[in-house]
Amino acid sequence: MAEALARGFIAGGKVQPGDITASATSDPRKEVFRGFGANAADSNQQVVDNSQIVFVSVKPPYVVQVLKEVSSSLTNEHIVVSIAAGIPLGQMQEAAGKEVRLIRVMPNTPCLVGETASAMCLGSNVSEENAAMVLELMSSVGTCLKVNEALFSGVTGLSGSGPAYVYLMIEAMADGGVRAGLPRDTAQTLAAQTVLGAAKMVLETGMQPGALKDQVTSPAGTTIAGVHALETGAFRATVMNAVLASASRADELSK
Ligand SMILES: NC(=O)C1=CN([C@@H]2O[C@H](COP(=O)(O)OP(=O)(O)OC[C@H]3O[C@@H](n4cnc5c(N)ncnc54)[C@H](OP(=O)(O)O)[C@@H]3O)[C@@H](O)[C@H]2O)C=CC1
Ligand SMILES: O=C(O)[C@@H]1CCC=N1
Repeated sequence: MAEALARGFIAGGKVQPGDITASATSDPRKEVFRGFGANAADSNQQVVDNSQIVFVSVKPPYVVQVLKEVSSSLTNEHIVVSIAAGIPLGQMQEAAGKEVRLIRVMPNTPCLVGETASAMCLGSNVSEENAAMVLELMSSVGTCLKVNEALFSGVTGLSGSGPAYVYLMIEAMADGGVRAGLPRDTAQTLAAQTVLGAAKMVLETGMQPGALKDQVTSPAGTTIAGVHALETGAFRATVMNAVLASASRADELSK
Protein backbone atom coordinates (compact mmCIF):
# COMPACT_ATOMS: atom_id res chain seq x y z
CA MET A 1 0.00 0.00 0.00
CA ALA A 2 2.89 2.37 0.80
CA GLU A 3 4.36 1.74 -2.61
CA ALA A 4 1.00 2.37 -4.31
CA LEU A 5 0.63 5.64 -2.40
CA ALA A 6 4.18 6.78 -3.13
CA ARG A 7 3.90 5.98 -6.83
CA GLY A 8 0.48 7.63 -6.94
CA PHE A 9 1.71 10.81 -5.23
CA ILE A 10 4.56 11.05 -7.74
CA ALA A 11 2.27 10.42 -10.73
CA GLY A 12 -0.19 12.96 -9.28
CA GLY A 13 2.57 15.56 -9.42
CA LYS A 14 2.42 16.45 -5.74
CA VAL A 15 5.84 15.14 -4.79
CA GLN A 16 9.11 14.29 -6.48
CA PRO A 17 10.53 10.79 -5.98
CA GLY A 18 13.44 12.27 -4.03
CA ASP A 19 11.02 13.85 -1.52
CA ILE A 20 10.04 10.37 -0.34
CA THR A 21 11.94 8.32 2.22
CA ALA A 22 10.75 4.80 3.00
CA SER A 23 11.77 2.10 5.40
CA ALA A 24 10.95 -1.61 5.44
CA THR A 25 12.25 -4.66 7.20
CA SER A 26 13.67 -6.30 4.07
CA ASP A 27 16.20 -5.11 1.50
CA PRO A 28 14.13 -6.21 -1.53
CA ARG A 29 11.27 -3.96 -0.39
CA LYS A 30 13.66 -1.01 0.05
CA GLU A 31 15.00 -1.74 -3.42
CA VAL A 32 11.48 -1.32 -4.82
CA PHE A 33 11.40 2.24 -3.46
CA ARG A 34 14.91 2.99 -4.75
CA GLY A 35 13.76 1.62 -8.11
CA PHE A 36 11.44 4.58 -8.68
CA GLY A 37 13.82 7.19 -7.29
CA ALA A 38 12.68 7.38 -3.64
CA ASN A 39 15.15 7.17 -0.76
CA ALA A 40 15.36 4.02 1.31
CA ALA A 41 16.14 4.56 4.98
CA ASP A 42 18.13 2.34 7.32
CA SER A 43 15.58 2.89 10.08
CA ASN A 44 12.17 4.28 10.84
CA GLN A 45 13.98 6.97 12.80
CA GLN A 46 15.62 8.13 9.59
CA VAL A 47 12.23 8.33 7.86
CA VAL A 48 10.99 10.63 10.60
CA ASP A 49 14.14 12.76 10.44
CA ASN A 50 13.79 13.16 6.64
CA SER A 51 10.04 13.79 6.43
CA GLN A 52 7.33 16.21 7.40
CA ILE A 53 4.43 13.86 6.66
CA VAL A 54 5.06 10.36 7.98
CA PHE A 55 2.85 7.57 6.66
CA VAL A 56 2.65 4.64 9.06
CA SER A 57 1.96 1.84 6.60
CA VAL A 58 2.80 -1.29 8.56
CA LYS A 59 0.30 -4.05 9.33
CA PRO A 60 -2.10 -3.14 12.16
CA PRO A 61 -0.38 -5.22 14.88
CA TYR A 62 2.89 -3.28 14.37
CA VAL A 63 1.51 0.27 14.45
CA VAL A 64 1.89 0.75 18.21
CA GLN A 65 5.40 -0.71 18.22
CA VAL A 66 6.53 1.54 15.35
CA LEU A 67 5.05 4.67 16.95
CA LYS A 68 6.79 3.90 20.24
CA GLU A 69 10.02 3.38 18.34
CA VAL A 70 9.96 6.82 16.66
CA SER A 71 8.11 8.79 19.29
CA SER A 72 11.16 10.62 20.67
CA SER A 73 11.94 12.04 17.20
CA LEU A 74 8.42 13.23 16.43
CA THR A 75 8.01 16.98 16.78
CA ASN A 76 5.21 19.49 16.37
CA GLU A 77 6.32 19.88 12.75
CA HIS A 78 5.44 16.29 11.85
CA ILE A 79 2.09 15.04 10.65
CA VAL A 80 1.72 11.32 11.27
CA VAL A 81 -0.74 9.61 8.93
CA SER A 82 -1.74 6.05 9.72
CA ILE A 83 -3.35 3.98 7.00
CA ALA A 84 -3.72 0.91 9.21
CA ALA A 85 -7.09 -0.80 9.35
CA GLY A 86 -8.71 -0.84 12.76
CA ILE A 87 -6.17 1.11 14.83
CA PRO A 88 -7.89 4.13 16.43
CA LEU A 89 -6.34 7.56 16.85
CA GLY A 90 -6.54 7.20 20.65
CA GLN A 91 -4.44 4.03 20.61
CA MET A 92 -1.85 5.73 18.43
CA GLN A 93 -1.74 8.83 20.62
CA GLU A 94 -1.16 6.61 23.65
CA ALA A 95 1.62 4.73 21.85
CA ALA A 96 3.32 8.01 20.92
CA GLY A 97 3.23 8.95 24.60
CA LYS A 98 2.87 12.65 23.83
CA GLU A 99 0.77 15.07 21.80
CA VAL A 100 1.37 14.23 18.16
CA ARG A 101 -0.39 15.53 15.05
CA LEU A 102 -2.20 12.36 13.96
CA ILE A 103 -4.43 11.72 10.97
CA ARG A 104 -6.07 8.43 10.00
CA VAL A 105 -6.54 7.74 6.31
CA MET A 106 -8.16 4.66 4.78
CA PRO A 107 -6.95 4.55 1.17
CA ASN A 108 -7.31 1.82 -1.40
CA THR A 109 -4.88 0.46 -3.95
CA PRO A 110 -6.29 2.31 -7.01
CA CYS A 111 -4.33 5.33 -5.76
CA LEU A 112 -1.65 3.83 -7.99
CA VAL A 113 -3.75 4.90 -11.00
CA GLY A 114 -5.08 8.13 -9.47
CA GLU A 115 -8.49 6.66 -8.63
CA THR A 116 -8.44 5.97 -4.91
CA ALA A 117 -11.61 6.15 -2.85
CA SER A 118 -10.29 7.21 0.55
CA ALA A 119 -11.43 8.78 3.77
CA MET A 120 -9.66 10.66 6.52
CA CYS A 121 -10.33 11.66 10.10
CA LEU A 122 -8.33 14.01 12.26
CA GLY A 123 -6.70 13.76 15.66
CA SER A 124 -7.29 16.54 18.16
CA ASN A 125 -3.88 18.21 17.66
CA VAL A 126 -4.22 18.58 13.93
CA SER A 127 -4.54 22.10 12.51
CA GLU A 128 -6.66 23.05 9.52
CA GLU A 129 -3.44 23.60 7.62
CA ASN A 130 -2.21 20.05 8.46
CA ALA A 131 -5.54 18.59 7.37
CA ALA A 132 -5.55 20.60 4.14
CA MET A 133 -2.04 19.39 3.32
CA VAL A 134 -2.96 15.71 3.69
CA LEU A 135 -6.29 16.22 1.92
CA GLU A 136 -4.48 17.82 -1.02
CA LEU A 137 -2.04 14.92 -1.16
CA MET A 138 -4.80 12.30 -1.02
CA SER A 139 -6.90 14.23 -3.54
CA SER A 140 -3.98 14.04 -5.98
CA VAL A 141 -4.53 10.26 -6.14
CA GLY A 142 -8.33 10.22 -6.28
CA THR A 143 -11.13 11.10 -3.91
CA CYS A 144 -10.73 11.73 -0.20
CA LEU A 145 -13.72 12.36 2.08
CA LYS A 146 -13.53 13.62 5.65
CA VAL A 147 -15.53 11.31 7.95
CA ASN A 148 -16.00 10.83 11.65
CA GLU A 149 -13.64 8.22 13.11
CA ALA A 150 -16.65 6.17 14.25
CA LEU A 151 -17.32 5.41 10.56
CA PHE A 152 -13.84 4.15 9.80
CA SER A 153 -14.56 0.44 10.06
CA GLY A 154 -17.42 0.91 7.62
CA VAL A 155 -15.11 2.77 5.24
CA THR A 156 -12.55 -0.03 5.56
CA GLY A 157 -15.21 -2.65 4.76
CA LEU A 158 -16.50 -0.68 1.79
CA SER A 159 -13.70 1.12 -0.02
CA GLY A 160 -10.55 -0.13 1.76
CA SER A 161 -11.31 -3.75 0.95
CA GLY A 162 -13.68 -2.97 -1.92
CA PRO A 163 -11.24 -3.27 -4.82
CA ALA A 164 -10.93 -6.98 -4.04
CA TYR A 165 -14.70 -7.45 -4.35
CA VAL A 166 -14.71 -5.63 -7.68
CA TYR A 167 -11.77 -7.68 -8.96
CA LEU A 168 -13.76 -10.83 -8.11
CA MET A 169 -16.70 -9.39 -10.03
CA ILE A 170 -14.54 -8.55 -13.05
CA GLU A 171 -12.94 -11.99 -12.95
CA ALA A 172 -16.34 -13.68 -12.69
CA MET A 173 -17.84 -11.59 -15.50
CA ALA A 174 -14.86 -12.40 -17.71
CA ASP A 175 -15.21 -16.10 -16.85
CA GLY A 176 -18.85 -15.89 -17.87
CA GLY A 177 -17.79 -14.30 -21.16
CA VAL A 178 -15.24 -17.06 -21.73
CA ARG A 179 -17.92 -19.66 -20.95
CA ALA A 180 -20.07 -17.95 -23.59
CA GLY A 181 -17.22 -18.33 -26.10
CA LEU A 182 -15.30 -15.02 -25.91
CA PRO A 183 -11.49 -15.05 -25.98
CA ARG A 184 -10.05 -14.35 -22.48
CA ASP A 185 -8.48 -10.99 -23.34
CA THR A 186 -11.66 -9.76 -25.05
CA ALA A 187 -13.76 -10.91 -22.07
CA GLN A 188 -11.46 -9.25 -19.52
CA THR A 189 -11.34 -5.93 -21.38
CA LEU A 190 -15.13 -5.87 -21.78
CA ALA A 191 -15.66 -6.80 -18.10
CA ALA A 192 -13.28 -4.16 -16.73
CA GLN A 193 -14.52 -1.42 -19.07
CA THR A 194 -18.12 -2.28 -18.14
CA VAL A 195 -17.32 -1.78 -14.44
CA LEU A 196 -15.45 1.45 -15.18
CA GLY A 197 -18.28 2.77 -17.38
CA ALA A 198 -21.00 1.84 -14.89
CA ALA A 199 -19.05 3.49 -12.03
CA LYS A 200 -18.66 6.67 -14.12
CA MET A 201 -22.39 6.66 -14.87
CA VAL A 202 -23.15 6.62 -11.14
CA LEU A 203 -20.62 9.35 -10.32
CA GLU A 204 -21.22 11.61 -13.31
CA THR A 205 -25.01 11.44 -13.69
CA GLY A 206 -25.71 11.45 -9.94
CA MET A 207 -28.54 8.99 -10.63
CA GLN A 208 -29.44 6.13 -8.29
CA PRO A 209 -27.81 2.83 -9.32
CA GLY A 210 -31.26 1.21 -9.30
CA ALA A 211 -32.56 3.73 -11.86
CA LEU A 212 -29.50 3.18 -14.05
CA LYS A 213 -30.08 -0.58 -13.79
CA ASP A 214 -33.66 -0.10 -14.94
CA GLN A 215 -32.39 1.71 -18.08
CA VAL A 216 -30.52 -1.45 -19.09
CA THR A 217 -33.32 -3.84 -18.25
CA SER A 218 -35.85 -4.34 -21.06
CA PRO A 219 -39.10 -6.20 -20.21
CA ALA A 220 -38.56 -9.90 -20.85
CA GLY A 221 -35.13 -8.99 -22.23
CA THR A 222 -31.66 -10.35 -21.70
CA THR A 223 -30.60 -8.19 -18.74
CA ILE A 224 -33.46 -9.09 -16.45
CA ALA A 225 -32.61 -12.74 -17.08
CA GLY A 226 -29.07 -11.98 -15.84
CA VAL A 227 -30.29 -9.89 -12.88
CA HIS A 228 -32.66 -12.70 -11.90
CA ALA A 229 -29.77 -15.17 -11.95
CA LEU A 230 -27.74 -12.84 -9.67
CA GLU A 231 -30.63 -12.42 -7.24
CA THR A 232 -31.17 -16.19 -7.16
CA GLY A 233 -27.61 -16.28 -5.78
CA ALA A 234 -28.45 -13.53 -3.24
CA PHE A 235 -26.01 -11.20 -4.99
CA ARG A 236 -26.83 -8.00 -3.13
CA ALA A 237 -27.07 -9.63 0.29
CA THR A 238 -23.75 -11.35 -0.36
CA VAL A 239 -22.03 -8.07 -1.28
CA MET A 240 -23.55 -6.34 1.76
CA ASN A 241 -22.30 -9.20 3.94
CA ALA A 242 -18.81 -8.79 2.47
CA VAL A 243 -18.72 -5.11 3.50
CA LEU A 244 -20.00 -5.97 6.98
CA ALA A 245 -17.57 -8.87 7.44
CA SER A 246 -14.61 -6.65 6.56
CA ALA A 247 -15.91 -3.86 8.83
CA SER A 248 -16.26 -6.33 11.72
CA ARG A 249 -12.74 -7.55 11.13
CA ALA A 250 -11.52 -3.93 11.28
CA ASP A 251 -13.30 -3.60 14.64
CA GLU A 252 -11.61 -6.77 15.88
CA LEU A 253 -8.18 -5.43 14.90
CA SER A 254 -8.57 -2.54 17.34
CA LYS A 255 -8.84 -4.94 20.32
N1 LIG B 1 -3.36 -3.48 1.00
C1 LIG B 1 -4.42 -2.67 0.96
O1 LIG B 1 -5.22 -2.66 0.00
C2 LIG B 1 -4.65 -1.69 2.06
C3 LIG B 1 -3.89 -1.71 3.21
N2 LIG B 1 -4.14 -0.82 4.22
C4 LIG B 1 -3.32 -0.83 5.42
O2 LIG B 1 -1.98 -0.60 5.02
C5 LIG B 1 -1.11 -1.24 5.94
C6 LIG B 1 -0.09 -2.04 5.14
O3 LIG B 1 -0.76 -3.05 4.44
P1 LIG B 1 -0.08 -3.73 3.17
O4 LIG B 1 0.65 -2.72 2.38
O5 LIG B 1 -1.16 -4.51 2.52
O6 LIG B 1 0.94 -4.70 3.89
P2 LIG B 1 2.39 -5.18 3.44
O7 LIG B 1 2.74 -6.34 4.31
O8 LIG B 1 2.43 -5.34 1.97
O9 LIG B 1 3.31 -3.94 3.81
C7 LIG B 1 3.73 -3.69 5.09
C8 LIG B 1 5.12 -3.13 4.99
O10 LIG B 1 5.58 -2.80 6.29
C9 LIG B 1 6.94 -3.10 6.37
N3 LIG B 1 7.28 -3.28 7.77
C10 LIG B 1 6.91 -4.28 8.60
N4 LIG B 1 7.38 -4.04 9.86
C11 LIG B 1 8.03 -2.86 9.80
C12 LIG B 1 8.73 -2.09 10.74
N5 LIG B 1 8.83 -2.46 12.02
N6 LIG B 1 9.28 -0.94 10.34
C13 LIG B 1 9.18 -0.54 9.05
N7 LIG B 1 8.53 -1.22 8.09
C14 LIG B 1 7.98 -2.37 8.47
C15 LIG B 1 7.12 -4.35 5.55
O11 LIG B 1 8.43 -4.46 5.12
P3 LIG B 1 8.98 -5.81 4.45
O12 LIG B 1 8.18 -6.02 3.22
O13 LIG B 1 10.40 -5.53 4.17
O14 LIG B 1 8.75 -6.88 5.49
C16 LIG B 1 6.14 -4.10 4.40
O15 LIG B 1 6.79 -3.49 3.33
C17 LIG B 1 -1.95 -2.11 6.86
O16 LIG B 1 -2.02 -1.50 8.12
C18 LIG B 1 -3.30 -2.17 6.17
O17 LIG B 1 -4.35 -2.23 7.11
C19 LIG B 1 -5.10 0.15 4.10
C20 LIG B 1 -5.86 0.23 2.99
C21 LIG B 1 -5.74 -0.70 1.87
O1 LIG C 1 -7.06 -6.52 4.04
C1 LIG C 1 -6.67 -5.64 4.81
O2 LIG C 1 -6.58 -5.85 6.03
C2 LIG C 1 -6.32 -4.29 4.26
C3 LIG C 1 -7.09 -3.19 4.93
C4 LIG C 1 -8.05 -2.68 3.88
C5 LIG C 1 -7.63 -3.35 2.66
N1 LIG C 1 -6.67 -4.18 2.86
